[in-house]
Amino acid sequence: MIKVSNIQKSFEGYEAVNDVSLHIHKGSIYGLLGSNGAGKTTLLKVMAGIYKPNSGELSIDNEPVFENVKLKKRIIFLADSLFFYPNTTINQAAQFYQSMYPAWNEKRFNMLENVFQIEKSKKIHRLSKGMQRQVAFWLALSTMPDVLILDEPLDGLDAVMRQKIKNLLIQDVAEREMTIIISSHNLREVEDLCDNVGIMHRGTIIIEKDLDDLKSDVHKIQVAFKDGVPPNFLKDLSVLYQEERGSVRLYIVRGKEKDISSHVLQHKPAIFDVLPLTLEEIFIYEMRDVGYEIENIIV
Ligand SMILES: Nc1ncnc2c1ncn2[C@@H]1O[C@H](COP(=O)(O)OP(=O)(O)OP(=O)(O)O)[C@@H](O)[C@H]1O
Repeated sequence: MIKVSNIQKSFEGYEAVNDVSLHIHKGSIYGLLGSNGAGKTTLLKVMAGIYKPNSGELSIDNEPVFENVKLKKRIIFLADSLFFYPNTTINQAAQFYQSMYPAWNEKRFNMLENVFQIEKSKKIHRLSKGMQRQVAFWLALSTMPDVLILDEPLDGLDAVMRQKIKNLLIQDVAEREMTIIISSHNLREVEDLCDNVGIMHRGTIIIEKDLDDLKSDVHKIQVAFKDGVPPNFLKDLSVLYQEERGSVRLYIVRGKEKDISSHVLQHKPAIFDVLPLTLEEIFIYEMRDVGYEIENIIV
């Protein structure tokens, strides 16, 4: 449904996004992750039709996005820094959104007042930073977008509000197949939200996968042997990282859990556990593979 093919975007000769292709399915939540300056915001702005790419193809339902007024009425982009016209109340902003977005749903706007519990007569610029972000979601979700593009969306929101908003997002995806593209540095936050992730570094996508597949491809194991690590133990294991903690070894290993377990059990370990690997750890390993690393990441 959303086609992002070989997108390239430069600023005065600097290539911020270089030949990026993404595979985003309708009704999915796609997490765009990456290092600082990787080009995520630039790519999101290209996808929202704000920037014109230098080359490549970007279309939604086979229609190009850039300068496509009709299509843009179905897309909402929530930037990392929000802008509201000064002195505008929530009610006035709602009227403006209503005039811009034909799918505006007044009933939903009124219903969401119970979720956000902010008076609609309030001037938005006088609200706190987190409350302004709530208003941005309130307005965005009332336009019933088909595509919601979110750049660091949950920054500044308290834990309860983050969960409420995540529930609302999941509800829209489940009930009416809204597609979400979300960029965030808070990997724990997006981990339970996204079904696919793409990791960007220096303008390119270094990995793109279904999150479950990504997790089933890499495992963290902890093992200990009575008489130390057997000589051939590491031979058939694809170890990405290892750490020694007393007599216990921690390994990050690429491969299927079943194969890794049967290999380890052959060597009769005194202790053997497969531990859950977080998205944050996977991210750090993938970044390490491209030379962007820190040490001692196992927690
Ligand atoms: N309008 C612009 N003019 C010139 N350079 C820009 C512009 N916007 C972005 N860049 C450059 O493009 C690169 C990618 O920036 P971008 O904001 O897309 O990264 P990002 O992945 O969102 O980073 P972060 O995670 O730090 O927010 C950076 O080197 C940035 O300086």
